[in-house]
Amino acid sequence: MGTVVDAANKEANGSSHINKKVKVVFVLGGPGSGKGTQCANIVKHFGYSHLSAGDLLRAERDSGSENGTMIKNMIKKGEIVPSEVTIKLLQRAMEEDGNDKFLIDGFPRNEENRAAFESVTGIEPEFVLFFDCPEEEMEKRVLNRNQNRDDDNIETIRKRFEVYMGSTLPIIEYYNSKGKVHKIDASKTIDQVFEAVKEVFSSYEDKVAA
Ligand SMILES: Nc1ncnc2c1ncn2[C@@H]1O[C@H](COP(=O)(O)OP(=O)(O)OP(=O)(O)O)[C@@H](O)[C@H]1O
Ligand SMILES: Nc1ccn([C@@H]2O[C@H](COP(=O)(O)O)[C@@H](O)[C@H]2O)c(=O)n1
Ligand SMILES: [Mg+2]
Repeated sequence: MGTVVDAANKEANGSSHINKKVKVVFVLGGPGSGKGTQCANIVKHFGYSHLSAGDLLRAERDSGSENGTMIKNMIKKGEIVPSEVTIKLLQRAMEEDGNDKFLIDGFPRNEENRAAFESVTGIEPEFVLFFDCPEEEMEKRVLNRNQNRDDDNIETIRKRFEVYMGSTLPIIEYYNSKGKVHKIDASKTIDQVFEAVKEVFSSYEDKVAA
């Protein structure tokens, strides 16, 4: 089920190589739905590496790179950074990590992310984990998060919700139409949500092993 990344395809797109067979699960859901929290649990129980697109962009912003100011401004406004930048960060992280199975958290966020990732890397996700949570609950969680993020304020949160509804939900719908989405009720407690997540990964592993 893994994808052999097509080096020629990537060369044609001018991007770096991922010279290994990788399995990818996209983890999607609104701001504060619990993606990062649950990815940490999945890493411990199922041996995946966790790549958060947001974390990679924040690290790039803080590294003094030439894209730093652009990334800073876009995160502050809750906008989606051009795919080229984010995909390079994801590719580099997968290449540098010895693992061959990855949770990609918060990506693809829009159609440009989705189509560019597929054409540049040739990778199709094994499945998509979708954390479904009411906006009111997500807003409460983000405002109480205390991680010093400069997009965790009410003004930026409103914009992030707009982007989520307008640009990310259609991507989830796209994968749903391909039968790839596992929807999780993310409004429950962290432990209850993880019970549901465990079922998804356990049955996937059983299927792959069969
Ligand atoms: N099921 C839950 N119930 C209550 N609080 C939760 C739950 N899951 C996560 N949280 C808390 O909500 C906040 C947001 O969670 P987390 O950072 O995992 O969300 P996220 O989906 O990664 O958000 P973002 O897209 O903004 O990065 C954190 O403070 C976390 O501890
Ligand atoms: N594919 C992505 C993912 C994230 N961003 C930017 O980062 C912000 C924070 O993302 P989180 O997943 O950590 O919430 C997000 O609002 C975007 O500005 C992006 O551009 N592309
Ligand atoms: Mg997160």
